[in-house]
Amino acid sequence: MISVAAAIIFRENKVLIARRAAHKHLAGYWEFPGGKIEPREEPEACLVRELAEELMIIIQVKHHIMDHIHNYGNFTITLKAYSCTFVSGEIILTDHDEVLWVNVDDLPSYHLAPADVPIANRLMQK
Ligand SMILES: Nc1nc2c([nH]c(=O)n2[C@@H]2O[C@H](COP(=O)(O)OP(=O)(O)OP(=O)(O)O)[C@@H](O)[C@H]2O)c(=O)[nH]1
Repeated sequence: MISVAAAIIFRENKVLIARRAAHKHLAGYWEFPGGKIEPREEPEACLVRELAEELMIIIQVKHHIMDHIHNYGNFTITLKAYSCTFVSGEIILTDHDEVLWVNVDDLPSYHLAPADVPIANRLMQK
């Protein structure tokens, strides 16, 4: 079981999604930025670290939204979603090949990583 933290970053009524680059697992799928939680790392600290590494931005983690367990066949992840706010920085892609700020209600139009779909659905219910 792999624990992965995902940042739902809100800015002006939109959320940030990022497209996984060609060489990665689930290449071409859109996801909420984040990554694997390191041993003894808190999910909140993981998100601040990953967003600085992957997109070169500073975020503030606000609260936990939900966990979702997803089985990809050869491995299973627990995806831990947190509500975050954008603090500062200009996005520079170091890991993804595209990012977009989208309305929550438009999330179903994007080819989301399967583990993210229940999270998108929860966001749309709010
Ligand atoms: N970051 C992120 N990963 C997700 C999401 N949904 C989802 O299924 N995943 C999966 O969770 C795993 C996280 O791996 P990652 O590649 O983003 O993490 P990382 O940067 O820490 O790892 P790496 O150094 O091995 O590339 C991948 O298998 C990815 O496909 C999501 O919304 N955000």
